[in-house]
Amino acid sequence: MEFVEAVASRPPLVLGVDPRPELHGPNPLAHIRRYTLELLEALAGRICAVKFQAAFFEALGPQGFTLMHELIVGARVLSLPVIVDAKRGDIGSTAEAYAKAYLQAYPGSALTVNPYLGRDALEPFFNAAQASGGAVFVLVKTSNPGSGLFQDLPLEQGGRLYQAVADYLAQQAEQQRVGEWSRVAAVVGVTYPEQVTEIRQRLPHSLLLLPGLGAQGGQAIKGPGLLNSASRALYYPGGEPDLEAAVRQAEEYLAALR
Ligand SMILES: O=c1ccn([C@@H]2O[C@H](COP(=O)(O)O)[C@@H](O)[C@H]2O)c(=O)[nH]1
Repeated sequence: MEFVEAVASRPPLVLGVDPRPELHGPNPLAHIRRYTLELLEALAGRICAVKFQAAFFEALGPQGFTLMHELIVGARVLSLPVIVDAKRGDIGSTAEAYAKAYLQAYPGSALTVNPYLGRDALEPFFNAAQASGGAVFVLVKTSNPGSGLFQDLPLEQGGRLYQAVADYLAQQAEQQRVGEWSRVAAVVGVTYPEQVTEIRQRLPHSLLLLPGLGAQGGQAIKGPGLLNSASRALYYPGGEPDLEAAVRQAEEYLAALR
């Protein structure tokens, strides 16, 4: 089954995994591995995907990168769709290498991508998603307070920069449909509910990944294809690893999304 089909058939909540070693005792990597695998098992029926933030694994050094790979494999054993949040983007030839590293290496998975370098930088990701049954989540309107500095810039031809990105993606999304949804998906901060509504209209067939739930102050937003995503609030409910509290928090978010 392709990524978009698997995700669309599951509850619209994404677990973000952004591990902080200082919260995992004297042997942090082993504890992160065990806790994450147990959490994936506990939440498997309550989430549509797990999103691994590459930065936190890269910060753990070479063993951290290996750990992310092991956890991706662990998620796939549980049939959980995987999103690698690495926000890649570079000239075409390098984009091809990134696409190989994350989309070809994990068929049926998804990657977050930065659109700043333009068409030739995005196409290798779209092609790889098509070949691997995966998906690409392109940053359109990010959740952070400063996202407007460039993304909201008004354009000479009218509209704002993030709207131009969304409109370009809408054309690409049409060519990458798998039934109702497209392999070309978008990231919109749940912290910007008006833009979520607006971008849903501009991108009717794209899954929208909505980060910023909980720790960044975002509230759950319901709607077809809206994948609400929480990292700290679900992975560290109450500020520390806690399986039972994570299940309760997931249930609370799901109640708001019903
Ligand atoms: O616009 C964006 C895009 C990505 N992120 C990432 O999501 C998580 C959010 O973590 P929380 O602990 O839930 O705040 C993190 O990995 C970000 O890099 C985002 O926040 N906003």
